[in-house]
Amino acid sequence: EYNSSKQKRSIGPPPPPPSPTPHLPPPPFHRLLFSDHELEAAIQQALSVGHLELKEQRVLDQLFYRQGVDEKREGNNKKWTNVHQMANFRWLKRVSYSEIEQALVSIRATKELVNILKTPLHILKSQPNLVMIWRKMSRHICSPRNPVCPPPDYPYRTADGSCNNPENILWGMSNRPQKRYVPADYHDGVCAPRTLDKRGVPLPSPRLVSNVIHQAAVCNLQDKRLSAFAMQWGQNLDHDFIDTPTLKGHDGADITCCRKENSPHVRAACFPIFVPSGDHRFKSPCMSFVRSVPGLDDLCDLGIRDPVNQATSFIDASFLYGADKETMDSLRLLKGGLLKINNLGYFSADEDQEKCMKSTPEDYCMKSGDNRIHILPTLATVQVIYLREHNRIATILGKINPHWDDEIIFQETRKIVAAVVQHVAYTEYLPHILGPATMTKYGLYSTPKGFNTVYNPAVNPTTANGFGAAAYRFGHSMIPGEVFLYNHKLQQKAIKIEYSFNRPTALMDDFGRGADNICRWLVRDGAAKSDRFVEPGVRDNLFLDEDGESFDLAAVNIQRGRDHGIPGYNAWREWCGLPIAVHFGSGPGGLVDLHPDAAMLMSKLYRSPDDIDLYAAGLSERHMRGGSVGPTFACIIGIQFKEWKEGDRFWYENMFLKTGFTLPQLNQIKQYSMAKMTCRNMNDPEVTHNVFLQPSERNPLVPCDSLPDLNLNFWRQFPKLANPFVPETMLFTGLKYGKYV
Ligand code: HEM
Ligand SMILES: [Ca+2]
Repeated sequence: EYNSSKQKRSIGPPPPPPSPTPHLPPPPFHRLLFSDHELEAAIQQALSVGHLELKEQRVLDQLFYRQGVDEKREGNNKKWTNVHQMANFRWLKRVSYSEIEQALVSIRATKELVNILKTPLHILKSQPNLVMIWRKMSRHICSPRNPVCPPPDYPYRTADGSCNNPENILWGMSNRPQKRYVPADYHDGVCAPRTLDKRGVPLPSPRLVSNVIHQAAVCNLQDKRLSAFAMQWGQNLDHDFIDTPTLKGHDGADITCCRKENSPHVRAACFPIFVPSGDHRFKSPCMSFVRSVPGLDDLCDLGIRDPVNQATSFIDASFLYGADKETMDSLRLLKGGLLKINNLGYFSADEDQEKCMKSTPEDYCMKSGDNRIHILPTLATVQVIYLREHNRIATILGKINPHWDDEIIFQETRKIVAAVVQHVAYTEYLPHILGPATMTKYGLYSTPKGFNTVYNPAVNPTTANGFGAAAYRFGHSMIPGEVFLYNHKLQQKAIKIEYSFNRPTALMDDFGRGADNICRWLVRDGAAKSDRFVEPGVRDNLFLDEDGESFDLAAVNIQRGRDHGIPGYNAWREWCGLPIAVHFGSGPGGLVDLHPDAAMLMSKLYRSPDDIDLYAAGLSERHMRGGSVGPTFACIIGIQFKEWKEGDRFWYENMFLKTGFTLPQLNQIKQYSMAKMTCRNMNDPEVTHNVFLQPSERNPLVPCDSLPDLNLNFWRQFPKLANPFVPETMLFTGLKYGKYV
């Protein structure tokens, strides 16, 4: 039973400091261990190491680029190696460069300082003179982002999520470090990946863990309840709240710690992800993208590495609109509140036509709010539904409010679309992932009608590291081995998943009706079962290239956890208030929530349950009733979704006069569904009530017309606001005319 006071602290405001006890001597860590003079010398040396590292890094990045480590060039043609495909998926945006470079110097210098003074970081941080001197001496690398906020009653979200919380304007903003639920567990306490277990013995290779735990013995089963739509929508949702960049051989990229840790040799820059495994060929080990880009929560402080998140943490449809103003503007038509769209009803072309693999002359690379749109044509299909929905709503709003300009129509439409994403996530999707008990425990259900003001300004909605690097990756086990196209006669065509990564060509199928055809499949077929097994299509053949090279997604997840300093399984169990395991058995004191066969396999890989990688153990747990994950992931996912709900001033159910909806508007959103939105925008007259569940007697295919619509007449704004006979319009006055700049 989750009930730990630790947890409560991490959600609510910090507890008051204990009152001072004047009669006792000060605790030992308050003793000043070093003189100011000693510290100045040490910090100077540490900072110069940090700067040197940055300089080397820049040279190295160019070298990587020229050597084609990330991006293999043959003549002028880019070769789509598996490595390049990965780098493409984990693209680093220019926006965050300067902060990343500052963080890089600080983190490297922190590490050096720990070495020079031979004192652990937490002791150093308790030295008041050290902190002061550090701040003074590192001022030149310490210019944290300082967004300019719109006036307090500005009715819409900012593009980058800044200023959502007026007291903490960086909370949830894009291009900021991920937060941590459980303190980092790095090899060196500062930044190097976890490589040794608690007894100092090397951890099993992630590929080995994947082979033993995540490889299906016979074949991967289909889920009994969840549809392929649930899998695909689930991935799209994660692209709303997390986007962790990795390295791609250009400025600002970092492999600082791992390079120093292992070898000065460029090609051996990182630790191996994969080992020869008997069942499969040796896979590309060690490339520069291996590490996530580092950030620092407080750039002016000594710090531990925290990976950056390029998305806005809030569920605000940033996968469609982008997570910074520049991207958002580039996606807009700047007329009638519309997004750019082409005559197939698809996203318009990206200026960079090298972001996807083209197979026919019709194929082109699209530009959407999120850079990862091409990973699968099925993901692009979900995004296309939202694109068409935006323009559908904007067109209607423009008609019923002819006095609105482009900006108002765009922002009002964006507000509706984001609210619908929130509503669908918490009422149609999440209950089937977490199960009813967890939904209730964390207060995640929306009310069926009316306001439900849950905003709590003390809650930090920033996306957390262990959630993104492990828990929410549960969906990787739901990925099927093939994607299908169903034409309007429901004739099927299958494509193996390893032949559709980064190729938009399926969208061009059937004269550009590929997305509609994919959508018919998403609604009608099942996801792979959410369990510890991962399809060979992504476990052996992720980003399969023409040389036969590929990745193992399960192994990448495990290595990513170590790269991010995610502590082992027991640390998370403790944080969740769940019993920890002291042995590998299934009885009391053992791995009680794991399937017994998985617990047995763990004992062959790890020496202590403390060391088990969170991803591997979380995926191996027995599910919560009615859910698709076990108690540990349910806890992490449940708490994260609670924080996105309570920590978002723009949460759609809040009764806030200036930023919220009117009551009738809100009730329209609450009766709308993913099903109605899908059939409104795709060429399919039939759809299931809940598209995340497979068609069944309880969830039959029904005519689109039979589902409740979103009646936009409630957005009609009467020019005479003081009309006493239309009280709703009194609420609907948050709108500011003209563009906010
Ligand atoms: C549709 C097929 C999918 C493919 C091919 C895919 C592939 C990937 C890849 C290559 C990564 C980056 C791994 C790394 O370097 O750390 C990733 C990250 C991730 N995936 Fe998936 N994924 C898919 C579906 C899903 C689903 C269904 C979910 C959840 C429901 C999910 C959740 C995540 C999360 C949370 C991350 C971390 C993202 C970040 O930190 O930026 N993925 N996925
Ligand atoms: Ca977002």
